[in-house]
Amino acid sequence: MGMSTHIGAKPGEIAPRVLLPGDPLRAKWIAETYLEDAKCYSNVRNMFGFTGTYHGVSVSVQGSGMGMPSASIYYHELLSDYGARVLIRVGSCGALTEELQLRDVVAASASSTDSAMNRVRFDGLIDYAPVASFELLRKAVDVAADKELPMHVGQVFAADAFYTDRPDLFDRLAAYGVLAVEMESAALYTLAARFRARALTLLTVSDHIKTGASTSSHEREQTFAHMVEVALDTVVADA
Ligand SMILES: O=P(O)(O)O[C@H]1O[C@H](CO)[C@@H](O)[C@H]1O
Ligand SMILES: O=c1cc[nH]c(=O)[nH]1
Repeated sequence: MGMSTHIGAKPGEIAPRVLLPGDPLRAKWIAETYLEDAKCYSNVRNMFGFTGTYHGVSVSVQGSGMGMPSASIYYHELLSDYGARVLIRVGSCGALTEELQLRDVVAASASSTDSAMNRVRFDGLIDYAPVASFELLRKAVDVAADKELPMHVGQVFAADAFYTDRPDLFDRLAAYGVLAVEMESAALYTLAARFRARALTLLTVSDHIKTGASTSSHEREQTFAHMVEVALDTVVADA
């Protein structure tokens, strides 16, 4: 284990438990707001990663970029080169159903995708079902209940394109029970399974596809406290 191609950490500088926002500045905000003794272990490509402690538990927070090609690079290197065992994505998402409101928290039990990455992986022969770690999901649900924080649990859609020519497919997905759209969860669940690690995706609704309501880029970087606290308390519950 050692420096990897896209993460500049030395062996042992990354904790086995990692929070994963897409936005590297959200990683910095999480580290500065929540972690004790936070140290930046990588600024390669400005995709910041930090390690510190939360309630005495060692935890890292690593930016992963937008979309599955970028995020898969960070997930893969964390799993293969740094021994990450628990990966919790903390992302933003667009709500596909009126059941969700802006700033609601979603735990993704499963992730459908239009990405070709798993089609290539399985020779186009199998529609692999990327799912959350049941153990982590159960812990996150318990943590949210303890905090009396409402959390929606259900399927999400991991899209390749943020700007889509097929908004009609969002309605089709919603009709089949999919709550929200984001861009990384399917790759996270697939790679965690491949490396026999555990993963969960927590999301905060930053946009509402149905109503057009949305949060600012500043809010996407520096708010979402409820989701981050559920993620960190899940890490502690799992330690
Ligand atoms: O806020 P993050 O974690 O980046 O997540 C969502 O936001 C980005 C698109 O704006 C995509 O990465 C999507 O998955
Ligand atoms: O992928 C995403 C993330 C936030 N909002 C969206 O509409 N899509």
